[in-house]
Amino acid sequence: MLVLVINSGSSSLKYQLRDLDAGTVLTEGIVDRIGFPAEGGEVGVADHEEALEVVDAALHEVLAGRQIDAVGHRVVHGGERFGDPVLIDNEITRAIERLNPLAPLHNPANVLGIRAIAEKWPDMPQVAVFDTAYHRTLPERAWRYAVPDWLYTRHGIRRYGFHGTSHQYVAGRAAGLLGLEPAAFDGVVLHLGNGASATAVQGGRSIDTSMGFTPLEGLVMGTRSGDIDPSILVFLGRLGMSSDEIDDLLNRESGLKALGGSNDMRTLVEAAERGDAKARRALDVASYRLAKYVGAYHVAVGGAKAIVFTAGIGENSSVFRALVAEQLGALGVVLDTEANAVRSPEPRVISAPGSAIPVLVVPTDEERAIAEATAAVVSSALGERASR
Ligand SMILES: Nc1ncnc2c1ncn2[C@@H]1O[C@H](COP(=O)(O)OP(=O)(O)O)[C@@H](O)[C@H]1O
Ligand SMILES: CC(=O)OP(=O)(O)O
Ligand SMILES: [Mg+2]
Repeated sequence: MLVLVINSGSSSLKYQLRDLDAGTVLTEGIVDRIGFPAEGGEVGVADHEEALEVVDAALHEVLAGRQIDAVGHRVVHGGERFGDPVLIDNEITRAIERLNPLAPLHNPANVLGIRAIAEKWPDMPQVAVFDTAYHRTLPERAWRYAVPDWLYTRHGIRRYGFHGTSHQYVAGRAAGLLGLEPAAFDGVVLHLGNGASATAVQGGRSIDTSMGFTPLEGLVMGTRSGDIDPSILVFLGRLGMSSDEIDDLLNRESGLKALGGSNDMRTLVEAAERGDAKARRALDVASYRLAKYVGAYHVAVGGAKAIVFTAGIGENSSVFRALVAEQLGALGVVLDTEANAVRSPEPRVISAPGSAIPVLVVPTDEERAIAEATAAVVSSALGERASR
């Protein structure tokens, strides 16, 4: 089965074409700066439908006459309704759209991607795979906020958690690396990309996670503040800032970008190595926050058997990993400096043999997980149709 995986962001569309029978990636790419002026000043790619034209042209060559069987979408917020991957129809698209306010950087773009495909290929089966799904096993003590009940019953205000497809995939691979069944894995998984979250995994299931009602809570991220005192929002509101302005401030103008002047970890590390005080401060605040979460989740899972780094920063930044690990000395964590410096696409152990908790780097592969889930949903839908 040929599956096209789409991860659409507000200004970018990442795609990957996979042949699931052959187990190969036929092609992948990203169309970015959607809606932004191109070099000459005029708009390059105006919207998600135009972006899809670019993707279609790129796919044309590798397809060589073969047909795409299904499209799988990463959808960030599934709310209370969605857990398992679902076959998309108009009603489902509208239900996802109603969740837009809960993931303002992500869901609106996911919906644009789904509609663009439906417009271009009306008969194409499309499947939504939700970032929130893996966290549906959170116990109430972890998902409930200490606020009056009507916030939950009327507005669905609770912890949902995100990056679930990645956390689940990485936890499974980490278990394999330790010689354990996925269901025997207790550990802390750190997904550190543009968005970043930590998950406490016990018995292979998510039991706590740092993102909350929206992907804003928790760690210091590229442009997001993570945890702050909620009174700051009230204070800013009283100063006269609108809710849209506050939303923009905390989601797009905060995090590493606010602290260190860049949301790119490479830029920050280079600047810090040159002695730039702001960049150092950014790394300090972000690594300290992360180390505190690791300590908390070590307790939550009843003793982690591994601490696992993944995604852009987790997989690639040995400097950031070392900053975090240094602060975990109280847990008996010791990195192997040489192993930490190795660059490799393979899952690996980076702690010293004497480390009380093994530290791993496991590259994530959200696209693979989404493609497999998509194929499973489409095959079972076709099976049901055939047996009717
Ligand atoms: N070689 C590298 N060294 C350090 N950081 C890196 C490297 N490559 C990517 N990153 C960082 O990874 C982050 C983006 O992670 P990624 O998982 O691609 O994000 P997303 O999928 O959420 O857009 C950025 O902060 C970027 O600077
Ligand atoms: C949910 C989320 O934060 O996703 P991303 O890291 O792709 O922004
Ligand atoms: Mg990502």
